Amino acid sequence: AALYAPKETAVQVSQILLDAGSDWSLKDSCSKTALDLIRSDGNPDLVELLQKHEDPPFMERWDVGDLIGRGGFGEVYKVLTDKGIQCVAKIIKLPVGQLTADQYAHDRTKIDKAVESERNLCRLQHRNIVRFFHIAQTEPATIVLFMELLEGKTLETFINGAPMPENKIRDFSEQRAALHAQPTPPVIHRDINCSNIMVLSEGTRIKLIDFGLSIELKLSVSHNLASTQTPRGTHNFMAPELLGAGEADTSPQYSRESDIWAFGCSVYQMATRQRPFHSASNLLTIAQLIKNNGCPKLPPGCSKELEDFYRSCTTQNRSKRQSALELMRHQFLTGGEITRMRLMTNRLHRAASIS
Ligand SMILES: Nc1ncnc2c1ncn2[C@@H]1O[C@H](COP(=O)(O)OP(=O)(O)OP(=O)(O)O)[C@@H](O)[C@H]1O
Repeated sequence: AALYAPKETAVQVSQILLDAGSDWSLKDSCSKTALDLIRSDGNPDLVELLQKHEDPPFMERWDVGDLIGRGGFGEVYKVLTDKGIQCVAKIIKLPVGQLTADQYAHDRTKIDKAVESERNLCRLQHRNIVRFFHIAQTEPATIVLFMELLEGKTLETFINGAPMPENKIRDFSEQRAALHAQPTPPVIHRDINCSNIMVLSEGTRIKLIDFGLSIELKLSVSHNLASTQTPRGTHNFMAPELLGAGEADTSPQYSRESDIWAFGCSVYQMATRQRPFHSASNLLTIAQLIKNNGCPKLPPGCSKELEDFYRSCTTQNRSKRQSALELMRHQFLTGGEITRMRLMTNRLHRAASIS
């Protein structure tokens, strides 16, 4: 369309694709002529998007601005690159410590591998996932993750601000379930919790901001960490099948099912404003509590649909836990914003085919 259609249509089509957050890359799919056409339109959103596709977002350097957050091993800063792109840089410094040359070489290979396998993140385009631009390895154990700057607050802060009505829980859950249900690329998040989700300023859209790259990296140097720092994800959100893992030389095996469990835990937090097992002091206690009673119950006053939805996410037996696709069809979610939009689109299609 960008090549053959009139300019206005080309820009509209591009905008629709952007809004739909399709897994589509302007740079990969458009010819140079089409790109020039879109650039010449001067639509700032499209021009910015094109810039973002030019990988990496800097030529040689970037200027570090305000600190906007702190994670387990890293800090998150606003940065302005020498291409004039305002974005966020998460700087992860791994504790490689006092290692022998051999140990260091071994760690370095593992770190390089983890970074390489995460480069796919930069191809992910989804309306509910922060846009990753580039992963740089400025030193062997210093990784800089460039991503879009989001205006908003984490779900954790959002929840603490005010009680969440059920329709808000449903709208956020629906966006999350749709994200987990997407078949390609299969997204395994590894460290889902309410601090890794941003609620954008308009208050209706959520975006995942962390894919557990830090966990992968930390696992690659975990023998250097004090045992209390062993990287495992947020304890309160860990699925029962992960709680026993990682003791000997095994790493926890994150899966789509363990993501669904963690998703259920975030539903609990949205409904109660507290993390599940907030008073448990260690993994063993959490494992025991789950074994004896399952996940904690929602407070009285929640609808039956919400209760059942939460139970479906937090089924102890991993193989019986519902998949994201099944959850999308759950009664609690049908009637949410995405379903309403889908119904509307179907209706429009039907009307168009009748006329
Ligand atoms: N793209 C972004 N735009 C705006 N703010 C962000 C962005 N990414 C992160 N932040 C802010 O920085 C804070 C820290 O983010 P970070 O991902 O490092 O946290 P974390 O999950 O605790 O870290 P880690 O998992 O590495 O231990 C977030 O809570 C959020 O407030």
